[in-house]
Amino acid sequence: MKLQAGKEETKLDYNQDFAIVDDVSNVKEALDTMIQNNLRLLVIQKGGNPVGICDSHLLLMQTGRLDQKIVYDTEFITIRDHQDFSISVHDFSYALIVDGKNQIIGWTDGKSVEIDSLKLAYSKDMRAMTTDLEAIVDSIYDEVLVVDAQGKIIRVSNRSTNNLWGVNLQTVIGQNILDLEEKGWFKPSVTRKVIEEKKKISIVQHNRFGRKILAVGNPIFNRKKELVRIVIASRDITEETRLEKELEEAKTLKEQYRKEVDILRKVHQGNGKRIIYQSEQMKNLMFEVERVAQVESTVTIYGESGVGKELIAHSIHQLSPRAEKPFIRINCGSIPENLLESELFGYEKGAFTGALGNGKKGLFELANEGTLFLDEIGELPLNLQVKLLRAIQEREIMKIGGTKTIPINIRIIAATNKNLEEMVTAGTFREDLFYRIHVIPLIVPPLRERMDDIEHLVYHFLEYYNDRFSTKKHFSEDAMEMLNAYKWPGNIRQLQNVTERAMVITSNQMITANDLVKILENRKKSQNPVEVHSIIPLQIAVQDTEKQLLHLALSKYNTLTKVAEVLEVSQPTISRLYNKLKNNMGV
Ligand SMILES: Nc1ncnc2c1ncn2[C@@H]1O[C@H](COP(=O)(O)OP(=O)(O)OP(=O)(O)O)[C@@H](O)[C@H]1O
Repeated sequence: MKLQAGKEETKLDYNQDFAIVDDVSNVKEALDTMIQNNLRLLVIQKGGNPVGICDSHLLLMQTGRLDQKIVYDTEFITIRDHQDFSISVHDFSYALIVDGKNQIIGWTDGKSVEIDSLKLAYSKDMRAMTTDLEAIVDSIYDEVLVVDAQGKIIRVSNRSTNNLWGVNLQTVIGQNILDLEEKGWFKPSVTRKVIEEKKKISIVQHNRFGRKILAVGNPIFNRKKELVRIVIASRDITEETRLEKELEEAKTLKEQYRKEVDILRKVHQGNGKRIIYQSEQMKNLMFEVERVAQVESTVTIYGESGVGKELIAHSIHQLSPRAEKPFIRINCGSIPENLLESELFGYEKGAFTGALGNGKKGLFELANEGTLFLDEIGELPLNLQVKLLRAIQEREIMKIGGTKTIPINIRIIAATNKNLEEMVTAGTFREDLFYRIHVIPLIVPPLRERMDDIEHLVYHFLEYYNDRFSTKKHFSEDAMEMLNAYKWPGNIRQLQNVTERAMVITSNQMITANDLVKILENRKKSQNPVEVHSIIPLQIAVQDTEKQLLHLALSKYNTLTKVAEVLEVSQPTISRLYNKLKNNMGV
């Protein structure tokens, strides 16, 4: 904006408190110009000619709207110095007086407002605005401080009484904020950083009461770009941080639950048998299961008998992209050795005496594009371990009696309750097969190491058998305590059997600890019925006991499944035993 001072030499009695400007953008700029220069009139010119007038009267009416654009609607005439004129006659608000060179040298009117009234109105307005601004600042920040370039506190906001620092802030005016940092009132100092870096800084401070404070330091520079002030706005964010953390935790929890529900849903839909778990160990295992399901790598599941290895293997299949394809389980321990090869690989017609007319597909071929579950892999005879390894490695098989190879695309999951590494050392398991299948080992912990699961499993089996037997039985509190305290050597299979037996033998709706004692005691007795009266080789003692047990169980029950159940071993184990005894000694 170009400002020209009024000419002083004139013969007429007219006002000289005016300025000629090219333009002013808003009311505030016009006001500032007039107040700072003590003017009552701004003459706006374009191309050297006056085009509008802004007077103190016009501005006085607009002090409440400082950012508004000025509309110069005041009427004026231009008259030459010495010319005889009368404003009222011409009915104009202003007359601008020009000299012989057409330069404006003064003005006159009948109604102009004194500049002092304008100043007064303006300062009142500014006071109101300051109050508003303070209110705004107070509601956004808990505390606003202004310090000088050395950190001396010059000003504090109104509301800052004794909040963030625990003192009345009015009492710290004049102190150096850096000293207060040294005293440990808060840490770190945003002022120090702004002084060092000369730019706006936001940091999170901790005050001496352990609160978290967001402090924003804004540097103010003078025209020479020197730092003159720092405005520090602070807000207590302890609560927000806590809420944010809680929200974050809730989100993580939600995500975890979503995954668990996902797993459960898929697993449940798959085989109708739900995997029940609550313990951290099982949660971690199930996350692992979900992860490995997505890759093709061979998994070997380790764990004691009855811990749920097969259930886990099935879940991996259900969660994998092969879910729609077959899941074929081979009990490496239950198929007689001489049949295992034909079971695994199949045979062509007429391959051997007794072979089916059209030949037979092996389990490998049946599992094509799906998953092959090699249960009890530790029971696989050494000679078949070689053939299995070849099939896995070469991804093709040849049927017995066949001449051409058949490509197979299967995912292998193995399971065992044996320590395969020890078997490798003992020479009963091939090292090369071990490394081929031990790519991703999963360990299912025994039930005694995840006691948190017991109650959930008990309720699950109760519900299952109540449904099956159309009963409404439940365990008393002391029975539940007993189940929780028991060590479950037979793991979940045993827990399931005990629950079933308790429900069958108890006539009352409530199953008590006494009822359970009978079942668990029975188990103890039946586990120790062997009395040894002379020293005999251990192997013979074991074989004899196995033989007697099997005889007894087979005389009472018709199926190997039932025999396995009452002897509390897996079905593969009992089949293997049966075959061994049948071949060697004739059961
Ligand atoms: N987490 C579980 N939730 C519900 N049922 C389970 C769970 N784990 C195991 N079971 C049940 O316990 C029984 C034994 O499980 P599974 O056959 O999978 O164990 P395993 O480790 O493969 O045993 P084995 O080594 O003797 O073959 C099954 O009836 C199975 O459904």
